[in-house]
Order: sequence, then structure tokens, then C-alpha cells
Amino acid sequence: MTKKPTIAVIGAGKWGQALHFALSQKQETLITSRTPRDIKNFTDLQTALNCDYLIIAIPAQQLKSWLKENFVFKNQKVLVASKGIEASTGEFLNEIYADYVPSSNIGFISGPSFAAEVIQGLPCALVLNSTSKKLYQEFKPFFPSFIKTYYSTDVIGAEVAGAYKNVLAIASGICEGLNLGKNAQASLISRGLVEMQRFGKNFGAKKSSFIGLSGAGDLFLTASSPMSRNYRVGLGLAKDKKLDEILEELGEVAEGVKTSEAIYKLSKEYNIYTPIANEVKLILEGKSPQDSLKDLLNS
Ligand SMILES: NC(=O)C1=CN([C@@H]2O[C@H](COP(=O)(O)OP(=O)(O)OC[C@H]3O[C@@H](n4cnc5c(N)ncnc54)[C@H](OP(=O)(O)O)[C@@H]3O)[C@@H](O)[C@H]2O)C=CC1
Ligand SMILES: O=C(CO)COP(=O)(O)O
Repeated sequence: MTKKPTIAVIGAGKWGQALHFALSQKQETLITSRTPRDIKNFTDLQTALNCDYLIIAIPAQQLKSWLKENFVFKNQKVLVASKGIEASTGEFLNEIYADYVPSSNIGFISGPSFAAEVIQGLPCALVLNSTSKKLYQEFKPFFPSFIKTYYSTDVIGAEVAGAYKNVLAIASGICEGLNLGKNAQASLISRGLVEMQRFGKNFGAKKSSFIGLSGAGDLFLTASSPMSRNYRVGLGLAKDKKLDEILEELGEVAEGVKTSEAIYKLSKEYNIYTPIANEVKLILEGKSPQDSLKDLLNS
């Protein structure tokens, strides 16, 4: 008799818990995290790492050290749920994972998906991006009927879109907080979409990923709703709050903050025109949003 496959979510923040809820509709799904929690099927890290299938929902900036300290490859199939670019090195997450998991065993989740809605079982559509269609076909049956899954091979496109939209959501929150109006916000979001596509193209991303769920889908979601943590960072910056204070109040990760540094670094290195992301990075460092607005209008 063949053994039933085992699956675990690693990282019990908002997204990890929502994915755990979703996957638990179809099969017993384990969950683990740095801080123990009173959640059904919560387990220790070693038990989770021994599962056949893993979904890893650890913030992008913590990933490298977490993998180094904890991860041992035992032929597990991995789905990455994080959205960000490592700020200190400018590395994409697929590059960081490449030291631990072969490309045949790894996929990246993208698309519009607020954890708060997924954990209520509300419908959504996600893209599972992997060079291996077999990996997609193995993960697909784990997802419940309220989540429609699509397959794409464009790993870098999904990664850039998921990371970049967080920075643009900060910009959009600033726009809202400054009461610049819906015309300005729509212009910002659509130029942001062009900008992220230009950035992605430099790294080999496909255009189609940016006009689909991973790009436009996730950007429209997060850049238009205070449900987004990144958008709320922008609202706070527009009200002249200090970044530390905003992040403390948030109490959850806002990946766009560090990802704006990574984009700034990469855009300088590769000479890519990324005006909106650059202004977000400068505002986070103290530039006045009004000065950024002037500079964007005149660039
Ligand atoms: N929330 C959402 O709607 C969505 C989030 N994402 C992405 O998923 C990722 C996680 O987000 P989310 O769950 O919402 O964030 P949260 O802030 O809710 O949770 C992050 C979790 O990461 C864990 N963590 C933090 N630092 C470390 C570390 N050094 N080692 C191990 N674990 C650590 C913490 O675990 P502990 O509490 O146990 O210490 C914490 O619960 C992000 O990249 C985000 O962009 C993607 C789609 C949707
Ligand atoms: O990625 C998300 C939804 O798809 C969540 O966005 P925030 O991290 O800004 O809340």
C-alpha cells in the first residue's frame, strides 16, 4: 500500500495560517512556526520538514538565515508563499532557494490573495509558478474548491510582480493619504504596472505575467485597499508618521519596505528606469512625499 502524502505549512503568520486553513479542507495539513501556537495540527519544525510537501510562508528578509539554520533537503516538494526581494543582496527568492532545492522541486505562489479573505473560504485565483508542470499537478489537488489554481512557468515574472506590487501599494497608500484624487491614483497604479514590467523584463520575465493575476491582479488588489499592510504603510507616511511607529502599529510584515531597497539597488546596477519605486525608497528614508510628487510629475 502506498503511503498517503504528507503536507505542512511553515510559518504561522497571517498567510501561513490562511493557507493552512485552505489546505485543511481537503486533507490533514500540519503547520509549524517559530512561535508555538494553539492551532489544530500545529507541530514541531522537524516533523514538518519530514513531510513530502511543504508550503513556506516566512518573510523574504528572514528567509536566507532561516534556510541556513533550519532547512535540510530530503526531496520535499516546496511551494514558496513569500513575496519580496532580499534587500541586502538584491537576490530573488528563487536564487536563494536554488542553494537548497532543485528547480524541479520548487514552485512560487502568486496572485491576489488577502489572507483575511482566504481564511474565510472566500473564492480566489492563484498562480503556481514552476519550471515543473509535474510539481503543479502534484500540488493542485491539495487546494480546496474555493481556490482556482493556474499554472505558469514564469517564476521570475511571478516573483517580480509579487514583490514589486508591495512597493507600489505603499505609493498608492501615500497617494490616498495625501488626498491626491482617483485620477492620480489610477495614473500611479497603471504607470507602476508599466514600471514593474520593465523591471521584470530585464530579468527575463514574461509580459503576460504582468497583465494577469500575478501582476495586474495582485497590484489592483493591494494598491486599492487598506486591507493591504503595504498600503497602510503608505497611509501612515502620508500622515507624517515615523516608519518605526507605523511598523510597530502594523505588527505584521510589510514586504514593500525592504523590497524598495532591493529594487533601488538592482535598478542602479542594471540601469533600469524605476521612478515610482525609487521615490518610495526615498520617502521611507525621510524625503517628503510632496517633494516626491513634484519630482515624479516633472520626471
Ligand atoms: N498576508 C497576506 O495576505 C499575504 C502574504 N503574503 C506573503 O507571505 C509572507 C508572510 O506574510 P504573513 O504571513 O502575512 O506575515 P506575518 O507578519 O503575519 O507573519 C510572518 C511570520 O513569519 C515568521 N517569522 C518571522 N521572522 C522569522 C524568522 N526569522 N524565522 C522564522 N520565522 C519567522 C513569524 O513567525 P512567528 O510568529 O511564529 O514568530 C511570523 O508569524 C510575506 O512575504 C507576505 O508578503 C503573500 C500573500 C498574501
Ligand atoms: O500579497 C498580498 C495579497 O495578495 C498581501 O498584501 P499585503 O502584504 O500588503 O497585506
